[in-house]
Amino acid sequence: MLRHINNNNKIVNLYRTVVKRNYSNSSTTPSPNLLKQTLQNKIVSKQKEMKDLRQTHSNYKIGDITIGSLLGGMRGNSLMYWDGTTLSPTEGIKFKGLTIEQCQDKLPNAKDVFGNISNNNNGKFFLPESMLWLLITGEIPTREQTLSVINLLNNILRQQNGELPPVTETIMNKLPADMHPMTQLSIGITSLSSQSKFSSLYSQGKLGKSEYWSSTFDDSMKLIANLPLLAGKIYSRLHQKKTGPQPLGSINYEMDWAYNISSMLGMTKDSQNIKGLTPKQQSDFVELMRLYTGIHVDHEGGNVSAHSTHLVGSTLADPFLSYSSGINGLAGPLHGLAAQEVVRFLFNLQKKLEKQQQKSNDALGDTDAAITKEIWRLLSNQQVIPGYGHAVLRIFDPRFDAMLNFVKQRPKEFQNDKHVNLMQNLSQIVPDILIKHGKCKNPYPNVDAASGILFYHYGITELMFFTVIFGCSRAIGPLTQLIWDRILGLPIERPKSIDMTTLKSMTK
Ligand SMILES: CC(=O)SCCNC(=O)CCNC(=O)[C@H](O)C(C)(C)COP(=O)(O)OP(=O)(O)OC[C@H]1O[C@@H](n2cnc3c(N)ncnc32)[C@H](O)[C@@H]1OP(=O)(O)O
Ligand SMILES: O=C([O-])CC(=O)C(=O)O
Repeated sequence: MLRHINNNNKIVNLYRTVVKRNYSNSSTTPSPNLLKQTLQNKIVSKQKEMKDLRQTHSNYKIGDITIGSLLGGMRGNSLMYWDGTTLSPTEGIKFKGLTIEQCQDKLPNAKDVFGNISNNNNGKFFLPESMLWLLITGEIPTREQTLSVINLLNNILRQQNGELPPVTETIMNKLPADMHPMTQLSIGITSLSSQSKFSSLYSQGKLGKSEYWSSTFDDSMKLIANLPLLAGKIYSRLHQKKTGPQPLGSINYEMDWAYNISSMLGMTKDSQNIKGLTPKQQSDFVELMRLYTGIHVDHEGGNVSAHSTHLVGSTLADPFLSYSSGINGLAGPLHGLAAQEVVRFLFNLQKKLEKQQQKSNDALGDTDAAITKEIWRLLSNQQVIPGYGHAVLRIFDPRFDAMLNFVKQRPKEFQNDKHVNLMQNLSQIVPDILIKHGKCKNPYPNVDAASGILFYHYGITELMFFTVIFGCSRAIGPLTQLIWDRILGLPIERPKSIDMTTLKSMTK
């Protein structure tokens, strides 16, 4: 064990040397203020665009609202302003007009930023920091600009000595260790509100409307920077009986945000490596984290986590209070919690299949027929098949494809994982059944169908934790939009509601 740790330390030191060398290759260390300055330069022209739209085209009709849409969760009604991403039913998510593949092609990844730090072909997925730059500025960042975002987030943590603010640390330590991780995350983010620059300045009467954005920006970056610590704190509490109260890892100021999430979960070479991953698996886990947290950042504005953040933010609640509302929405099983439900479902199904095979004494059995039977049983019990269907998408979720490609690129790693194999098998069987069932508008797998079981493969076996990782990623889109909401002076959101009597009288 000790030798293992010593070897790991050697690798870490080597890694740090390489990273340092790559940093020092750039002529200057990119300023952590670059993102805010670049944003500031865009404000006037964007405000003018918004003013022109409001003044000239306010009466332009976008669509009709029917009783069906009102009673059907407003599906299909374009009712929100959202700038970072758009969701096409047939093409999937686009980030400032770019598909996931185009983002992988154009946005700086770990290799671009740090150089060739591993010999196992990893570092290929864009960094969430590049995505943050893209969503805020609308421009594809350079390597230096991406590094400046890494510096920005790490500087915030440096000022906190790599620890959660004391109030948050105290509150988190007092929560029951078995409280659902999403509840803990929501409380943790809410507690960070005591650090809010926006609400402090506002309550002192120091903020004019044109100044809202600046402290909203600072708070949002503080929130995003603290997420690796919060996720790590919550995860460490699930293990404290074995590992004690100390953190599972530490913030590495030379590395990126997704790397630090992985470290704080104890999954990297400069952490406790609590699941005993090999160096290749550690590197793959970080790669998975970069992929996952890169593609989950946003899904246009209408999804529940983004919409809740936007709605609460429209009251001028600070970014911490606004995003903790988004987290509460993400914690529902029809939204982000489906990741947890999918894995539970896969385990139950796998157990049933194995039992059946034992009974029939048939090594292969007719697995597809057994799966089909079980799916029909669930549907006839009026249960939803977790990980399938979508409110907007009408294709295989491209994010699901991206996760599946991760598996396909590592055939040796995954070939004996029966649950990962079952997940892939299901994606071929379930759509036809859902089409025959005839109820759901989208019979294809969504992103939650694949994500949890991949984390499970690398040792994140605590099902309830998956959505916390989703919550880290999702902060980036809605908070970016919140900053722009404040720049553009969007008002408090307050739709009109209609009662049954009025609806009935309208139809007469
Ligand atoms: C990151 C994410 O949030 S992705 C989504 C994660 N959620 C899941 O995977 C949970 C399973 N899926 C679902 O419950 C749904 O497909 C949702 C919530 C994602 C979308 O809901 P909707 O937009 O209302 O879907 P849709 O219009 O197709 O629903 C029509 C009917 O089909 C049913 N249906 C939809 N998906 C499924 C499914 N996977 N299994 C069984 N029935 C389904 C709905 O419950 C609804 O039934 P009802 O008429 O009795 O109320
Ligand atoms: O778009 C939605 O409604 C749900 C979803 O996939 C997401 O938020 O990522």
